[in-house]
Formats: sequence, structure tokens, C-alpha cells
Amino acid sequence: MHKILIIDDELSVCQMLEKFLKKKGYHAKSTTSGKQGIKMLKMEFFDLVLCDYRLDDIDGRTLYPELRNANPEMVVIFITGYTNLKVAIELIKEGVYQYLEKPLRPDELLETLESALKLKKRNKSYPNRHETSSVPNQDFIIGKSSSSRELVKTVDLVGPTDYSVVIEGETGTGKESLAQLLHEKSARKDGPFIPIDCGSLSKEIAASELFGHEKGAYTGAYSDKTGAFELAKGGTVFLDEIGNLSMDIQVMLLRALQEKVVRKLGSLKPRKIDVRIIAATNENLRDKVRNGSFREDLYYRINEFNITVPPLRERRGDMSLLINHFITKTAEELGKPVPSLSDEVLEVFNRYSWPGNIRELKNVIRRTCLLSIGSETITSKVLPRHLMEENRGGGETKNFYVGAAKDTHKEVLLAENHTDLRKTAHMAEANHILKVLKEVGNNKTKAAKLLNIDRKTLYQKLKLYQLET
Ligand SMILES: Nc1ncnc2c1ncn2[C@@H]1O[C@H](COP(=O)(O)OP(=O)(O)OP(=O)(O)O)[C@@H](O)[C@H]1O
Repeated sequence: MHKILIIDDELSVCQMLEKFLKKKGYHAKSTTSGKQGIKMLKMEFFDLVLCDYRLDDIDGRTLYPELRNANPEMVVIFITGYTNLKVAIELIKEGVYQYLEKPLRPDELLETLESALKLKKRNKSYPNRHETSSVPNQDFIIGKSSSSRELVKTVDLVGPTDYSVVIEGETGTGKESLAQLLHEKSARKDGPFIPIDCGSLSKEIAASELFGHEKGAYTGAYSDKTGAFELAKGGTVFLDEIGNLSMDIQVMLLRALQEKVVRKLGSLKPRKIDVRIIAATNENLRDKVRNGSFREDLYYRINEFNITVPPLRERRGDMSLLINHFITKTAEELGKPVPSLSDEVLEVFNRYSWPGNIRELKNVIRRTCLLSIGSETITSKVLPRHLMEENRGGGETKNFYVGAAKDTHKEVLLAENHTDLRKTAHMAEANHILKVLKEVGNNKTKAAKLLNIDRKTLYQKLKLYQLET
């Protein structure tokens, strides 16, 4: 039975938690004093301590090293009475497993305890958090938002099966990273994981990349080529931006999946394939089926299971872990000490809509770390301008785009005010795209580069927001 020590200066919280945890099968003890807690830890072994950050006799910052000294292998979870991203990041950086916000939710508390104790068991020497990800990919951060926890549950469920999976989500939300996790969770994990970016392939190249070609199959085919389906034998083919495949290639793909054989271009010889298909899209594939640009039979073939990854702005609870991860990684790469973020930067991060999602957050952090070499703190001076501008919330961000703006130098039509989060985020995204287009004289290639999305995605977004005809 796992032993848990509760430290909280409110007696009623101690009693309530102790009772609750005992009921759930834990061996729980509690104290209202931090100093008394340290004494108990020195005399008795506990697997985990659940500790209020602000105690009457000592605060979490001072208490933490003492907790660690008393038992280096113990899991430490802090409870904070207010949302404070900065404190959370610092705590996690120092090795705290998690921080939970008051009021505590029983399901969240139990889930956190269970996963912390599971990890502790697996990794006898706690506490390097980045080595203790509950998934093998150490660079994949599992956030603490409920949608992230749901996502991980789904990965645990569907990963080990051979189901084909379609992952939907905006650009940069981590679809490919998730596909890799599914692969790593499967019996195919020792086989290859072959990603193919369908968005960047012309019709001819797509067929050759997927199925291979024989020398001389077409002009320019100077040697034999093995396609992804053969290369991935025993593993997984990841088809990114599958919605961009032409109809011809969709037919070839469907046939290959039905017959479980492929034929190289220029050859009639069937070659057996043994692959799992994971596909990703940032469009709505069902809509494409409805409008006839994606084959319905192929859709059902590849969509045995569907996962939607929410955008970062809808899972802000994940931000602290992601920020901490990217800052630590970048500092490691640069060979510099890990800097901290000023309160203003954290505020901007918290408010910004992150249209490029996790990729954008990662890039912004890499950039700001580089520009802050030599400083202990990253300040808002080094933040990209658009983050600050959106944060200031000029008049334009209070409205939602509804109309066409053939001339992107023009202000877009403004409509009614919205409080709806999704609409506000879309509006901010549209606003930002326009601003970047304006900066680069409407050059889409340059704009896509600056926005850190591919050109196709930019066109889709222009269409979606009716910014151009
Ligand atoms: N949970 C995560 N933890 C840490 N890094 C992540 C996570 N999810 C995504 N990333 C990072 O964010 C970046 C974008 O992720 P990824 O390429 O998987 O997104 P995507 O949704 O496939 O993007 P696109 O739609 O543009 O192809 C990558 O650098 C990836 O390493």
C-alpha cells in the first residue's frame, strides 16, 4: 500500500484529504505544519507528499529542498491556491512532479497520484521528470489539461492495436508526435516509422514515394526506388496531410490497402505489404468526402479510429510543462543556464492565441532564449512583435472577420463583437495572417515562412477566413 503524507495548514483540508485517500486504498497521514512534516519524513518512509505551497510556518520554495533531503525518491506534489504559471514552471524545473490548483478535483487528484506512483515504480530513481514520461518518447510532454490526459488514455488504448488511425487537428498541435507515440506503443515499435508529407508531393512523385518505381518507369527515374509501403515493412506509414492526395493516388492507396500488395511504377509484380496506416489532416476529411474531393471508401478504410488533437489555446493547462520543457531543451542546446521568464512574458504567453500551436510556442521560446543569452530572465523586449500586439488587444481584435478582403492591405470587414473563444481565436489568427501578408507585400511564400506554416495551409486559412477570393 502506498504511503502519502499530506501537509496543509488548514486542518479541515488535512482531514478531508486523509479520509478521502484512505477510502481510496492509500495509507495516508497528515500534518498542518511544514516543519512537523519534515520531521515525519525523516522518521518514516512515504512514497509521496502532497503539500500546500503556502503554509503558515514555511513556504514551498524553502520547504522543497528539505523534502528532497528527507527522502530523495519521494514524489512531491504541490497544491497552489491560485493560478500562477511562474511558480508552476519553477517548481517543475526543480523536480516537483506536478502542481495542482485549489479547489482540488477528486478525479484529477486521483489520476495525478496514480500516474505519479506508477512512474515512481518504473523509474526507481525519481525525480528527473523528463526521464519519467509515461510514454517512451522523452520529448513528448503530456500536459496536465484534461484533454491531454484524455489523449494519453486514447493513445494507451488504441496504440497497441493494429487499427488505422486518422489524427485531426490544426497545424503544429502535435499530430505527427502523437502518431509516433502510437507507433511506439504498438507491437510494431521495433519496425520502421515512415512519415510521408502528402501535402508537398506532386501526383507522380506521390506514387513513387508511396509505392516505389523501377528504373526507367518515367523520365527521370534513373534507378529503382523502394516506396514507403515496402520500407515500412513490419512498421507504420504516417501519411501527413492525407487530404491533399490526388484522386488517382487515393485509388491506388485504397487498392493497396484492400489487397495488401503494392506494385512499383513500371512493374506488374505484386509485393506484399505489412504496415499500419496512421494519417493526419488539418482539414475536416468528412467535409472533403461530402464535397467529393476525398473518396468515401478510402476514408472508412483509414479511419478505423479517429483522434482529434485540440489547439493549444484550448488546453492552456499544458503550457507550463511545455514552456519548461522547451526552455530546458533550448538552454541545453545552447550550453547555457536555464533562464526564467518575466511575469510580463508569462502573461503574454497566457493570453496569446497561438495559431501555430505547440510548434509556434517552441519556436518563440527558442528565439527568445537565443536573443536572451547572457541574461537570467527573458523579458518581453525579445518577444516577436505580433505577440505583444495581440496582447495589447487593439480595436481590431475585438471583432470577427466575416468578409472578403481581396486587397490584404485593406482593413478587413469588422462585424459584431464576440465573446466566443473559438471565434476570437480565429479572428486573432486571421488578423495576424493579414498583418504578416502586409509586411511581406502579399508574398504568400514569404508569409507562410514567417508564419511557420506551409503554403498550402496558408491558402486553406485564407479560404477559411474568406480573406481572398
Ligand atoms: N506534446 C508535445 N511535447 C513536446 N513537443 C511537442 C508536443 N507536441 C508537439 N511538439 C512539438 O511541436 C512541433 C510540432 O509538432 P508536430 O509536427 O507533431 O505537429 P503537427 O500537428 O504534425 O504539425 P503539422 O500539421 O504542421 O504537420 C514539433 O517540433 C514537436 O516536437
